[in-house]
Amino acid sequence: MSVSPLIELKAVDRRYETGLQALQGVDLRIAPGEFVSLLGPSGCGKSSLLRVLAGLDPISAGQVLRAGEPTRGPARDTGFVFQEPTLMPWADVQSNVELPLRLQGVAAEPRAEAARAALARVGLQDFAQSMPRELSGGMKMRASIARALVTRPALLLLDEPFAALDEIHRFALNQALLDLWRPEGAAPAAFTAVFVTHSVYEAVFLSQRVLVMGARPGRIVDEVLIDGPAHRTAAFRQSETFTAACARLSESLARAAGEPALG
Ligand SMILES: Nc1ncnc2c1ncn2[C@@H]1O[C@H](COP(=O)(O)OP(=O)(O)OP(=O)(O)O)[C@@H](O)[C@H]1O
Repeated sequence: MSVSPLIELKAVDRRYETGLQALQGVDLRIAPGEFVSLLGPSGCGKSSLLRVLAGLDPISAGQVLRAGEPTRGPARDTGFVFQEPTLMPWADVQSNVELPLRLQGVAAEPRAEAARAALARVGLQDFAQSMPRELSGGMKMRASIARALVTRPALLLLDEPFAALDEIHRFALNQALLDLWRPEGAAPAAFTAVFVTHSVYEAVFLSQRVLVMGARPGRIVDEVLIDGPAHRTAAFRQSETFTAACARLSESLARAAGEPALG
């Protein structure tokens, strides 16, 4: 990687208070504007790694550098999207999306303006006054992404955000996320993305680079570059590049999970 990384991990260990070692010797460099996925079997430490990248959890050894500087505490300029949309049920969509700006002390008018723009970016401009219970699962997730992006963070961390959605909605949200990251495939990207998933297909569709993690203790065991087009659409799923990358990663994932490869 020739450009300086936005975020870099050097020999990072993460041991929980229970004594369980969730991460061991993780080295990772992510360039500004990259889209990277973390793929691995259940319990291998993907969420733990994401929390370390967010500065939400302390590390037991090694270094976390953000733009070359050691991080201390929750990283500023970082958005987080969880598997559950975690919207406040008593507040409408607009207020939910405004929340990060309210916490930053942004005045009412620019806050409302930014939330409206974020909702438009995820296609929810007509649902600002709706309550979360009135939205489908996919729409709730769009609102959750709008809330994470409303502060225009440099880094967006996503922890299995679409795992609970059916395939049609998952594909639609995959496309929406790519269109937010790089509209029409144009560079530079609006943000750097680190995306946790169990799905080989989702990882390949979205990412420029997929890191495979192995368990006990969690570490990176493989890295695959995905040589897809700059602007990815449904057609990419039919391509040889896509199929070959999926086959390569399925094998790697099976190895990481200690299972024989399928087919
Ligand atoms: N707060 C915690 N305290 C103690 N152990 C934890 C804690 N959070 C996670 N762990 C343990 O750390 C290991 C890694 O968990 P983590 O959630 O990071 O894995 P994961 O790959 O994201 O799993 P999944 O795919 O099932 O979400 C697991 O053994 C888990 O039980």
